[in-house]
Amino acid sequence: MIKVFVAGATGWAGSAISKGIFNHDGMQLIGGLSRSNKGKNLADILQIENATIPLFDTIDNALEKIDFDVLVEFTKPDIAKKNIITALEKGKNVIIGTSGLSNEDYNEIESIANKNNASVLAAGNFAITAVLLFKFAAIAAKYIPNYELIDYASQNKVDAPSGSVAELAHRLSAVQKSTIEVPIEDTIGVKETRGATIDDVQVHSVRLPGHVLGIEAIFGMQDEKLILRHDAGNGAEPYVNGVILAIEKVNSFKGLKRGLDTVMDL
Ligand SMILES: NC(=O)C1=CN([C@@H]2O[C@H](COP(=O)(O)OP(=O)(O)OC[C@H]3O[C@@H](n4cnc5c(N)ncnc54)[C@H](OP(=O)(O)O)[C@@H]3O)[C@@H](O)[C@H]2O)C=CC1
Ligand SMILES: O=C(O)C1=N[C@H](C(=O)O)C[C@H](O)C1
Repeated sequence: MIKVFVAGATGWAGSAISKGIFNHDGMQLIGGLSRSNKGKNLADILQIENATIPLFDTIDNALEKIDFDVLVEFTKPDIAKKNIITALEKGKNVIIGTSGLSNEDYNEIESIANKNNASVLAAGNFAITAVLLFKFAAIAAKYIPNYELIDYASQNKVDAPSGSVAELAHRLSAVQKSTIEVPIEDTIGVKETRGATIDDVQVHSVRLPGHVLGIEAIFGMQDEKLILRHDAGNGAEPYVNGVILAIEKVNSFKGLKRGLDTVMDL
């Protein structure tokens, strides 16, 4: 039985994921993190009958009272890194869904995981159609050197770029760096309209009502173009199966892996 603790268990994504874990054979939902619900029973909030799943306000308070094998992190970037490092230093494995962590953060997380003989599986997006977009885009980047990325999200999303697109930029530039014909600094007019350069890839973040989360990878060649697009709907269901797979696989390696496809047979 894998004992799982969910940071952000009452949130939009965390509540769907917590229910999925609770209902999954071979996993036990041990507890969760939510400042505003500390001391309450997560089972009551998720409308799960006949269960007691304690909620804590901080990871330190949780670790004083309960033990778990895997931390699933779906809070906010301001607290996520502390939760991850605290769990790793106790030898726990970690699944990271929270967006907003930088490559530098991941380097630090990787070295702490290695030091503690623990494992971290981070994915900017656990939805299968997004995972497939990552795979297809990596193939396209082998053959097409000119590409840019757009991330679409709701007006309330605090972090930009999305974790999905940050991870995609990182992955694609490792395949082949994107070529820019007119260097950004030579742009005549407003340079910012060319987007931000992340891992040598131009990234454009749109934040508007009516959007949940979309990813566009745009590839251009002479007289031809390829557009790969993922669009999430309103519910958090698409992330549940991906996170459950990640929990099952995280013990199969040591250190850090980024991207759910790294543990899938694609
Ligand atoms: N990788 C992926 O596939 C996906 C990633 N995400 C990412 O997951 C994260 C969460 O998104 P979403 O569910 O929409 O967010 P919500 O705002 O709906 O939920 C956030 C959760 O985290 C808790 N939380 C927030 N701050 C703290 C804190 N300082 N200490 C303890 N708990 C805290 C909240 O409870 P309280 O306020 O009571 O503390 C709540 O339970 C985001 O970074 C998002 O981008 C989302 C979906 C999929
Ligand atoms: O903030 C969100 O909601 C989401 N963020 C993730 C990201 O930043 O990539 C992905 C998820 O689809 C929803």
